[in-house]
Amino acid sequence: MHRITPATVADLFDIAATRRIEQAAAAALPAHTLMQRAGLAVARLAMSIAPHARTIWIACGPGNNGGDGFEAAAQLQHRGFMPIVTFVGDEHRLPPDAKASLQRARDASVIFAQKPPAEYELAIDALLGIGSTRPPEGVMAEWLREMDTRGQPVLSVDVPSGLNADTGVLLSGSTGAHANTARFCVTFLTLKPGLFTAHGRDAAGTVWFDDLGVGDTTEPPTARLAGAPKAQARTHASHKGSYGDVAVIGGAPGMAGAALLAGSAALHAGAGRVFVGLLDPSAAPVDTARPELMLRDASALDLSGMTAVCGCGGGTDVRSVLPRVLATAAALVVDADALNAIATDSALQAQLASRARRGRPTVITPHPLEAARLLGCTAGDVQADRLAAARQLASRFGVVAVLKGSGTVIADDSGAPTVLNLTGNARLATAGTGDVLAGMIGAALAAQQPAFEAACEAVWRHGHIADTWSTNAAPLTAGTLARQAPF
Ligand SMILES: NC(=O)C1=CN([C@@H]2O[C@H](COP(=O)(O)OP(=O)(O)OC[C@H]3O[C@@H](n4cnc5c(N)ncnc54)[C@H](O)[C@@H]3O)[C@@H](O)[C@H]2O)[C@@H](O)CC1
Ligand SMILES: [K+]
Repeated sequence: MHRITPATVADLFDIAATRRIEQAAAAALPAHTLMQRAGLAVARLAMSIAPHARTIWIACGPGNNGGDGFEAAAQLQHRGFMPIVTFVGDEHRLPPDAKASLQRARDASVIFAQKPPAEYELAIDALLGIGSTRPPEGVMAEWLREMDTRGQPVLSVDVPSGLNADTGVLLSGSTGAHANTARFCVTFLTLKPGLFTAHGRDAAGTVWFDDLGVGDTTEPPTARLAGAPKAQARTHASHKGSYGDVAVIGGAPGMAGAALLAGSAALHAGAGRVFVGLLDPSAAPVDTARPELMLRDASALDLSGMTAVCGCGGGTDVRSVLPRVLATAAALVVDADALNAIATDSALQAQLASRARRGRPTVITPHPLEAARLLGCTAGDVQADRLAAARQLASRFGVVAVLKGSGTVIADDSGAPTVLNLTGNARLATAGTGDVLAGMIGAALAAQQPAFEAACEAVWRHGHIADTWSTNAAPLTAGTLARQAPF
């Protein structure tokens, strides 16, 4: 069993693949082995989360997820803890593995109760796993709410109940996370994408993985965790030309700050030279706080040898420069208002898609609403399946798509597994952090990194700054974030 961190490199498998892996493994082992291993893993993790617990509440559901819970109860009882099981379901309709584990719990003299205990030190959620098909209701929903609000740690078995393990959507519609509740999840056989995007990260909390001794699989992964980028060593003989030119195009009247933030991020992330082509003709000719940024009129920049970062603070003015940017930029990051302009203009969409055919790398960085506009659907539709939405964007426009939000998704149209990023936190939910990310991706592209790798690395580093920002330090504003951009 090991803990998943932002540095973890691992393949992710959807529910269908997980079922196939489970069937193959179960067929090769004596009956009930997998569930006994799963229950033991739950018990071990429970003991390490709450070593001094007296009472452990285990809520068990009607399928094999409940079976894992019964099995854990038996194991905890044998080790001197006091598990109290509440069960919702029909004992006579339990699947065979779960039925056997229920019997083992009874044989171990585990206490079964109608209601959750008045006092407990840890709750184990074994209500629903990957077989969850509809929103939890009635007593099940009540118990989940109780776990959420009682303030004691919650350990989810396999997946948090009600979470769609493919998409990270919580069927109950709640966020599944109460600020004061510590959450853990031990997941079996495979890591599932839904644990790491949409509501998944909040609902699961700290994720542990146990392959139940099954080992590697030949199943193709659904997606992957890319882990920490390797440090990029700069040779002594390098010069500013070695790291390329970035041109930020944006900053319509009143919004110069967004373009300057992207420029500052590109600069700190290692771009050789950074030009900022402002769309505001009356903007000052120099940014005295960052004199390294070369301010220009957007229309005066020759982008043919540059990486353009287009859209930050672009307002509606950015539309008029987009045809030239899309046609001429050697590499391109399309962000914010540029995405909105493209979403409403089929000619710009065709131009965007034509860049791949001309071998010009392009990264787009939408948040869910911008993605929805590009796909002609709602933000709710995008959030309902973030991986699918990112893949659709990538294939429709021939780009690398970075779908922002909790568990940022990075997809391209090469057929390679989509990446889910595990860095970043709510500190990034402030104005301007998206401009910083666009600038960081621009710097990586300008340094000749392949677009997919550039996007994955910049997204990882951007989130990592927020993750490692000391709680005692000054608030992490976008300006500070840009200055921290590492290279
Ligand atoms: N069979 C095995 O060998 C193993 C099974 N494992 C566990 O088994 C789980 C999958 O088991 P199942 O396929 O039985 O699926 P679940 O235990 O997730 O639940 C399926 C059952 O819940 C019902 N259900 C779905 N949504 C509901 C809702 N909202 N309210 C009430 N009932 C609802 C379904 O009708 C079905 O009866 C995994 O997540 C994992 O925890 C692990 O122990 C690994 C080994
Ligand atoms: K569960």
